Amino acid sequence: MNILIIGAGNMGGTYAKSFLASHFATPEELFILEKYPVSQKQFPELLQNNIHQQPGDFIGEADIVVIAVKPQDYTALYPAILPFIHAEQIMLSIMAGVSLATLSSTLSVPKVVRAMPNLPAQIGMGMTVFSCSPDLSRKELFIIQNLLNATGKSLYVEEEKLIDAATAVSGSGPAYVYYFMNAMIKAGVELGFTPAQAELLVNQTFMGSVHLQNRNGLTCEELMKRVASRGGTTEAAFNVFNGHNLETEIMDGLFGAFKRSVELGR
Ligand SMILES: NC(=O)C1=CN([C@@H]2O[C@H](COP(=O)(O)OP(=O)(O)OC[C@H]3O[C@@H](n4cnc5c(N)ncnc54)[C@H](OP(=O)(O)O)[C@@H]3O)[C@@H](O)[C@H]2O)C=CC1
Ligand SMILES: O=C(O)[C@@H]1CCC=N1
Repeated sequence: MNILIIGAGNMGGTYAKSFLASHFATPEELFILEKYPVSQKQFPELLQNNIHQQPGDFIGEADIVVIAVKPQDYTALYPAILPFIHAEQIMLSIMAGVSLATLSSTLSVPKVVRAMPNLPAQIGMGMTVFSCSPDLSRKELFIIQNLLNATGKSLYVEEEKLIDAATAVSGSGPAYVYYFMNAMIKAGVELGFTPAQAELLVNQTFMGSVHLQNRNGLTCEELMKRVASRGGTTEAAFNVFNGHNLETEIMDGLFGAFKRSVELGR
């Protein structure tokens, strides 16, 4: 099965490496279309002859075309690839916002999939939410899910609106986690640790907390209560957070991301 990845940046590059590492595609079956010159050093696993900088007949030979360019770049991309696309191909887009209807109409194909992965896909720990047009067969849907699972876990949703919601929650999510971690590291440094020490404390705290929550089945609220003793230090921190309505602010941030995903689709 031939797979073409258009855009070999953060996510497209990750997909290329994951598909090869999981043996979903052999180097002969994997093709790249990327604007900037991709060196053999960046992708030693790829065949140099399968890396293209300009659209061409190789596009039509792919069974699955993964579109991994920025949503803003899609307007210039689709007219350039359209002459090589045919109706039997499956288009798998990971672009934020771009709807199934837009993909299908701009590329004149019935089989379209819209997926929202996230950055931990780079280490096989990604979370991808996906939806597709009704024209994919059950078998094709399984193939797509297996492909996505090469980068972590996946969740199929019937309702396309949930892809915008997933963009706000899990797609952008890793950046919120790093934002919170970064603030904790900065506070740790102000309280006297070196940056390396503060990073160790925060990394291990995140890692331990997530693993514990995964294992013991308690909700986040229950776990928060287990840490916060009455009249203690955690409660003092929560009092400050609540005074600033931090929870509402975080939720508003996610609603902003959701709104932007819907906007990008227009
Ligand atoms: N980063 C993330 O965490 C996530 C990203 N996404 C989605 O994935 C997509 C890609 O994001 P990301 O990988 O971060 O972006 P990158 O900018 O890292 O990668 C996109 C690549 O596509 C190239 N490109 C642009 N136009 C064309 C074209 N016409 N033909 C071939 N290649 C082209 C770009 O080249 P150049 O730089 O020269 O323009 C760039 O190398 C986006 O649509 C984003 O919404 C989804 C989930 C998570
Ligand atoms: O910020 C963005 O638009 C993309 C989509 C989700 C993560 N990164």
